[in-house]
Amino acid sequence: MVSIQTVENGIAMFQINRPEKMNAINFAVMNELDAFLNTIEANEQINYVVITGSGDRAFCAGGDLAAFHQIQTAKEAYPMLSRMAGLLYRLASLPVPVIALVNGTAVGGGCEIASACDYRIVSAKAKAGFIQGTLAITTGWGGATQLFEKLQRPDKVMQLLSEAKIHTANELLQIGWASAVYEGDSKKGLAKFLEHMMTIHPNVHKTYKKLAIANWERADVENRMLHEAQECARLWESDAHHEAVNRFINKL
Ligand SMILES: CC[C@@H](C(=O)O)C(=O)SCCNC(=O)CCNC(=O)[C@H](O)C(C)(C)COP(=O)(O)OP(=O)(O)OC[C@H]1O[C@@H](n2cnc3c(N)ncnc32)[C@H](O)[C@@H]1OP(=O)(O)O
Repeated sequence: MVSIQTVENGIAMFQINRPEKMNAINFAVMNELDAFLNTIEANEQINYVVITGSGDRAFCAGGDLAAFHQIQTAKEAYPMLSRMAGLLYRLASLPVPVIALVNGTAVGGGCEIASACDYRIVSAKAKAGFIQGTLAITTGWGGATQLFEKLQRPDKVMQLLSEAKIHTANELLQIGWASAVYEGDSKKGLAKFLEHMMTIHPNVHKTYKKLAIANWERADVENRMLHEAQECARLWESDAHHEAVNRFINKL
C-alpha cells in the first residue's frame, strides 16, 4: 500500500505513504486515492476529510518524475493528467470540509492537491510552490483552475504560477493560500484548527459545502480543470520539458 487510510471520530484521513520519494504521486497512489474517494462518497458518517503526507519532510513532491518519465507525447500525457484532475475535482467536491494537512514540502502537483482542498493547514517549517514552470510545463491536474476559483487576487495567482518559486509558510499565509500555519506536531496542528469547527453541527458544514459545490458547477470548474490538463499535455511533449525531467532524474 502506498497510502495509509484511517477513519477516527468522523475524520477520514488519506496519508500518502512514500516518504522516501517525498510522497510523489505514482499510478498506485492514484488508484488508492480513487478507491478512497469511492468509500468516502458512499459514507454519510464522515464529517471531515484530511489529506496529508507520511514522515516529517514532505506533504507531496508532485508527480513521480521517474514513473512519468515514460510518458512522452501529449496524447500519452493527457490520460494521466486528466485522470488526476478528475480525482482532484472529486476530492474538492466531497460533501464535507476537505483539509490539506501540509506537513512538509509541497511542490508541483503536491500544491495542486492541496489547492483542491477547502483548507490548507501548513507547518511553519514547510515550503511550497507551483514549480511546474521550472519543468517547462504548467499545472496539469487542475490546480490553476482551483486557485483562480478560490483565491481573491488573480494577479497574485498569476504570479504564484508564473514565477514557479518556492515560498515559506508565512508567505503562503499572506498570499491567502495557507488557511493557517501551525508549529510543531501535525496532529496537534490539525486538532487546533478543528477545535472550534467541531463545535458547529456537521450539517452546517455540509450545507455550506453544498453551496460551494453549486458555485463550482455553475463556474464549470470540472471542464476547466480538464482543459488545463489538455494545455499541460501540449507542453509535456516539448524537448524543454523532457530535458528538465532528465536533469532531475539524472541529478545533472
Ligand atoms: C507530473 C505532474 C505535474 C503537475 O501536473 O503538477 C507535477 O507535479 S510537476 C512537478 C514534479 N515535481 C518536481 O519537480 C519536484 C521534484 N523534487 C524536487 O525538486 C526535490 O526533491 C524537492 C521536493 C525540492 C526536495 O528536495 P530535497 O529535500 O533535496 O530531497 P531530494 O531531492 O533528495 O528527494 C528525496 C528523494 O525523493 C525523490 N523525489 C523527490 N521528488 C520526486 C518526484 N517528484 N518524483 C520522483 N522522485 C522524487 C528524489 O529523487 C530522492 O530520491 P533518491 O535520489 O532515490 O534518494
